[in-house]
Amino acid sequence: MAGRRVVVFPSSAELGPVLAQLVKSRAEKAIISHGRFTLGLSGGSLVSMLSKELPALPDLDCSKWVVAFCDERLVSFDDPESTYGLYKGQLFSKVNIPDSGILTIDSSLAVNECASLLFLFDLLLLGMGPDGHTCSLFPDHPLLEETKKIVAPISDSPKPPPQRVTMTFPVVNSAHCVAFVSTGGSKAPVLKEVLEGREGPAFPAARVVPTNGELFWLVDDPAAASLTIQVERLGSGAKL
Ligand SMILES: O=C(O)[C@H](O)[C@@H](O)[C@H](O)[C@H](O)COP(=O)(O)O
Repeated sequence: MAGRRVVVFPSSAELGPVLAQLVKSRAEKAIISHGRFTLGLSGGSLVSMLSKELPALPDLDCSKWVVAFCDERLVSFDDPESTYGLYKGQLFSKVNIPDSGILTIDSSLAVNECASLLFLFDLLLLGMGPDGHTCSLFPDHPLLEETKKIVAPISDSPKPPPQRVTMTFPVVNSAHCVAFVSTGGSKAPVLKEVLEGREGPAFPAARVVPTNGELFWLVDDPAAASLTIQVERLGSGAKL
């Protein structure tokens, strides 16, 4: 791993603009290096944060972006549970990502058929649930041990809806850069165990250790409240 940075902000109001800058700077770097920017998105609070902050950036050019989803629920795109549907309504309508650059599942297929091939990502934006899951990789689930599939179906998600597709650890841990965004006091106990270790099996989020890439944990003060490790403290004007 290229080093883990745990960065604490007073609140998500300061975290959001720094996350948007991280996305922009990694996009510029990727486009200079290989002509396109491959971005993996997650749902949860990231949807509203990115939809507010990315369109507010001056001179954001998304014409060479390729966007996919770190996990997706198998529901129709107009269902409020669809991660793609949320981003479409709130973000994709405001930035110039070409339609051909947005990779979605085909929600009319059966869950075993709609996990498609993805690739090496420049940046994955991940959330973490209070149970320590990330993507749709849940504690104690057999998918945690998946090594052959890049994207896998899941039909028994403990969090509804039950049918989803998810990136697996091999693709997550091959990314150039992974950034978790975790805010709010409900995340404090699990964040401590993920970052500082626990007795018993590591939580899925703790198993995200990019082999050759960067790892960021971008959290706010309430989420960081129980941490005893050294952290960086930044405000809204910071660059990562
Ligand atoms: O598919 C899901 O069930 C959610 O997308 C979920 O994985 C979410 O990303 C995390 O629970 C973090 O949620 P917050 O971003 O709201 O903290």
